[in-house]
Amino acid sequence: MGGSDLTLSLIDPKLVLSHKFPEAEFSYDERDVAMYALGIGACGSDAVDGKELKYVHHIDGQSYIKVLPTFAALFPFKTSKGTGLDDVPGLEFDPRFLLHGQQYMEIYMPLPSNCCIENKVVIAGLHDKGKATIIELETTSYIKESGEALCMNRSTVYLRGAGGFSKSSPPFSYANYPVNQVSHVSIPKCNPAFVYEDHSQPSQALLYRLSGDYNPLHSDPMIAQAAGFSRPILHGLCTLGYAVRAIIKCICSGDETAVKSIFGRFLLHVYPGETLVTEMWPQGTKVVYQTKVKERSRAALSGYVVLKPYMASSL
Ligand SMILES: CCCCCCC[C@@H](O)CC(=O)SCCNC(=O)CCNC(=O)[C@H](O)C(C)(C)COP(=O)(O)OP(=O)(O)OC[C@H]1O[C@@H](n2cnc3c(N)ncnc32)[C@H](O)[C@@H]1OP(=O)(O)O
Repeated sequence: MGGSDLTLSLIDPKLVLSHKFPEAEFSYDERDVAMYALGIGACGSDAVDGKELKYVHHIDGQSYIKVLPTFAALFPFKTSKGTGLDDVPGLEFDPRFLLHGQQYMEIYMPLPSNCCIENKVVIAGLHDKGKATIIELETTSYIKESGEALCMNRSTVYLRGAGGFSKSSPPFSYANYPVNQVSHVSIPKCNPAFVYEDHSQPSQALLYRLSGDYNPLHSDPMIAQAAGFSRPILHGLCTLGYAVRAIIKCICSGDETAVKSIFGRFLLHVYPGETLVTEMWPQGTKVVYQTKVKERSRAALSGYVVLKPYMASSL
């Protein structure tokens, strides 16, 4: 962030944690599903074998297109215009310095290709890290018609330069979710069982943003520079989409409904146009993975995906 003009932040933990988000309702259809799939690179490298056409096109007489599990990561963005954090009293920060830190998702049933959804959002965590504040939002999404829970997203947002609000020692830290849900991932020392290389396009972030995350960090060169990057960066959830697509292709034989839960920590920004190499280590029904930026030989994302038990025999 050297030399950047950071606006002062002001965080009142009591006010932030007492905030109640209004319930939000939205609908999506097959156009949204297909647009998302293209946004995370589906039908790019494999345009020739056509294995991902099912995410954008009715194939084999199917009356609906298939939905990638990470499509559910868009749902929290439907609660309000952006991340929803702008509306939280007691949370004043410079939005240019916001980065996506982690994402955890649970998928309770195959995602329909069109649906009306109701979101319930709570603040699941708030942590003073000194140089940064971390805030965690948990969004549970229900099918409006039946009331069934469809998926849950926990989004960890890293607010650079907004820490140091604690008046206590140790610094303020609050979390209200089971500790086993999100954890540190250690990457095995052995060679990965699978490696999948994919290319993001220079226009990838401009395409991905049409799915609903219009943060100018991904499209406006001036904002990106003010945030400390040489040019606009890729959405973290776009990189996560590439990683989970790689796992579905290499390990799930293309069965996108095999995914039960997903965790990823964003370690490094990705520039649109860079090559993403996902390395995978199956461990029972869990697949540990990391996605590297080939051009810079550095890991940008690491995490795990838990698959449904029927996948265990093929791992
Ligand atoms: C509702 C929807 C909400 C979602 C909104 C998303 C909107 C999007 O438009 C925004 C984006 O997509 S941004 C693009 C994707 N994200 C990135 O590129 C970030 C990449 N990561 C980084 O730059 C650094 O890891 C960085 C900067 C994150 C951290 O690096 P450092 O400052 O060097 O941190 P470090 O000193 O190592 O650690 C400090 C404390 O923070 C914890 N931590 C570190 N990385 C974290 C991460 N990625 N996620 C969560 N926590 C993280 C560390 O554990 C440490 O805490 P402690 O001292 O207690 O161990």
